[in-house]
Amino acid sequence: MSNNYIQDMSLVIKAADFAARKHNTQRRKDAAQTPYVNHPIGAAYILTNEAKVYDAVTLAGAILHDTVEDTDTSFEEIRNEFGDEVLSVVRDVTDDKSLSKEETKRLQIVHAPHICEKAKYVKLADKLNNLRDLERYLPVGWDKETARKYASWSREVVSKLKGLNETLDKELEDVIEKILVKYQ
Ligand SMILES: Nc1nc2c(ncn2[C@@H]2O[C@H](COP(=O)(O)OP(=O)(O)O)[C@@H](OP(=O)(O)OP(=O)(O)O)[C@H]2O)c(=O)[nH]1
Ligand SMILES: [Mn+2]
Repeated sequence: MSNNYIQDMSLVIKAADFAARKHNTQRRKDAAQTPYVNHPIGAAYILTNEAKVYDAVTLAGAILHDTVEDTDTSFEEIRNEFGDEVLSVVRDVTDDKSLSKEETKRLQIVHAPHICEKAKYVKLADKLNNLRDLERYLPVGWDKETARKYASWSREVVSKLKGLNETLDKELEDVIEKILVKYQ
């Protein structure tokens, strides 16, 4: 086996182990309280299975994408464990939680065109995984209007990332349409 293959596999599996430990107390907002880590793993699987993205830094970034935003993980920790390339992907998809929710959402739209390409893939897979969950069930505490607003806002974010990957563009468009119909 080539050294590159071993390094790439090791990076991705290390990211999965790290994310599973960091998210271990968190649950998705479904009735079954699915482990939160299913979401970043699902986003990474969208990249390999549907987008045909196999770059290890992108996949590790997808797996780690909510660790800094939603757990006690620091950017420094990501840099020490995974290096500068993975750090820049995670940095580009991490919201500044000190800002208001409205401002955070506005800034995702503003920043989307300027993030690095690997981060763009992660962002698209993140939204697609969340939107597919939303199409299956209303998260605990959400009503139909919350769902429609999330779908419309997501459409604005992903509109800034169009043209990278036809499959992701199409799947996002389809799921957003289904959500807007289901929760009208
Ligand atoms: N659809 C869905 N979302 C869930 C569920 N459980 C947790 N989430 C998370 O909720 C976030 C979307 O909700 P927000 O509009 O941010 O509102 P909230 O977290 O304050 O309720 C996503 O965060 P994020 O991944 O950081 O993405 P984003 O907010 O940047 O899109 C998503 O991962 C679930 O069961 N279904
Ligand atoms: Mn996410």
